[in-house]
Amino acid sequence: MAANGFKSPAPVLPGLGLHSFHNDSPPFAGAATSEQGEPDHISLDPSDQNRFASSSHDDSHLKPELHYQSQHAHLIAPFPNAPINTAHSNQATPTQAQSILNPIPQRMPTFSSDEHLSSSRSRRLVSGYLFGNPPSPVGTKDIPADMAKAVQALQAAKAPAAAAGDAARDSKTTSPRPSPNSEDEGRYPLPTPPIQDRDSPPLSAPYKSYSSPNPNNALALEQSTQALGAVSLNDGPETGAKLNDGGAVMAGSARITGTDTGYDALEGRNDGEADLDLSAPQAEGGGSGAYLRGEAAYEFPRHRLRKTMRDESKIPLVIVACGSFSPPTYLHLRMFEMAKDEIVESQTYEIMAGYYSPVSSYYKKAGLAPANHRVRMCELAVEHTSTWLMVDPWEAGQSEYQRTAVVLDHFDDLLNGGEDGEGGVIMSDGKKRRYKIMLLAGGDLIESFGEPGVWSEPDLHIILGRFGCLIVERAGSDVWAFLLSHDILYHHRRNVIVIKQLIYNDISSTKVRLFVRRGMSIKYLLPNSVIQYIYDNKLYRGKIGAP
Ligand SMILES: Nc1ncnc2c1ncn2[C@@H]1O[C@H](COP(=O)(O)OP(=O)(O)OP(=O)(O)O)[C@@H](O)[C@H]1O
Ligand SMILES: NC(=O)c1ccc[n+]([C@@H]2O[C@H](COP(=O)(O)O)[C@@H](O)[C@H]2O)c1
Repeated sequence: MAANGFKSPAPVLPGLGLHSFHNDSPPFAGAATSEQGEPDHISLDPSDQNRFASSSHDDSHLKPELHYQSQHAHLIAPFPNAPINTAHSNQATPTQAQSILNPIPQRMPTFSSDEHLSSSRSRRLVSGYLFGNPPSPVGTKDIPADMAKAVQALQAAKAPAAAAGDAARDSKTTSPRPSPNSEDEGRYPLPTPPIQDRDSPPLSAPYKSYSSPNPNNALALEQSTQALGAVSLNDGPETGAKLNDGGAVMAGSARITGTDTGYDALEGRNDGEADLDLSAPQAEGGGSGAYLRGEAAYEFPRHRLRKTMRDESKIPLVIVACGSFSPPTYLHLRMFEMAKDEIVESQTYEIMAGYYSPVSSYYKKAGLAPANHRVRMCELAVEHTSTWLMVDPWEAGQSEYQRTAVVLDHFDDLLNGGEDGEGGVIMSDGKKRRYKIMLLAGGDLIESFGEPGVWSEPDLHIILGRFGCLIVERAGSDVWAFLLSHDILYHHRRNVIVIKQLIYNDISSTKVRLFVRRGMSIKYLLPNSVIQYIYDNKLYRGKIGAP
């Protein structure tokens, strides 16, 4: 079998030997192509894992562990109580197993190779970080006129008194943006309506309380917000109810309710997101709730997935974060943005989307709220604040725990598979190119790779070799030392990108849960929409460790 599961063995990149990293770079910076490939016979199928263990492949340094894994693969589970699903879920088993065992299954489209692209690109993925990166082009173009109008109406209603005084300043700060000529296009955002002056009240503050000289402003605001389905405005029960009607069209996303949920304006939980982004594309249909209740079929979220590339000389990349997200915090959101900066800087990949995949309730971890709540909280966290992040409820909705390798394989199927899948990215010449999928994880999660009985070695080869890892440094874990010491990580080091946290953020879900339990403020640690959801659903109030 080919080293990377689908393609021919990855070539050794010229100049990328063990000691050939850029002088400024720590080890392991590299394009996402493993120089050594993987051992043969890596598979998600347990019988194939056995074959892998007994294979004659000359990976003698790995063999003792592999032998151990072959005998104990069926026991490998992250926690003693977590049932391990040795193959796929009901829906996925036959096709996904096939996709691993057969390098190019019939239903898969053929793809042009990405390997050659890597060789011409900067490999300073880690320390080559330049301050002042141009912002990512994602989501900066084509703002519909009605949205632009809505934002302007919002502005007018929000700070009417300040409007005149601020006009001169606004025009100064917004006008000198570079014009979108061909060179700049995609590097700078096209002029967008100013969302909000930083000194203004929050977007969702009750607008009636700011004396608006023109009541039509407020009316226009409400109408346009309803048209957009935005739900961040709230003026107590009456307005909240109206706005929620609008929000309901978006993935069942109504998020703010009335006073019966303990809303207290002084506590400010209903404040809107400071970073509300009205241009964020929204999902249509019933959302994940119906699927998780077993009332609707699973649908892969695609509303923010880019299907074509801006720069076809790059490798199309989808980033997937697996985890508990109980609850999701600003750290979990920042992880993606940190990864984005690193990727933009590397110039090797083009980000096509980012996904959260909350683990199911079968993952026996203290403090894990039920899966439907965690999925919804993740959706709320990204719904109006991001233009490129989505939440995939598939893993959360499975009736058994799904290993991370299986989850990534699910993404591969949906993004690159030919039937229900996207079939890859459509290039301008009509050909398809595979989406590369990488796991985004914190340093602590990566260090758990070394804990006996938590990850199977074949799975690690799949995760690190066939996919790849973006590792966000975490305070308290020495990622570099671990990378050096871990055989499989080292083996696949060119498929691993370590992301330095330039502003350390160590917001912890565990502490957030404790704060809730102790009645302490969690504001500014996670999006207000998520805070509101936690209170509305009375999450994390039980004894420590309970949801
Ligand atoms: N402070 C942090 N720095 C870097 N990565 C982090 C940090 N906190 C969480 N992560 C990463 O976020 C992902 C999802 O985390 P997850 O919700 O499973 O755990 P957690 O945030 O540590 O929560 P808990 O406190 O409940 O254990 C994991 O990959 C984890 O490593
Ligand atoms: N064997 C495995 O696939 C394996 C082991 C441990 C954790 N995980 C995943 O890591 C993520 C985060 O786990 P923790 O919250 O325990 O750090 C979860 O999505 C979990 O499923 C996977």
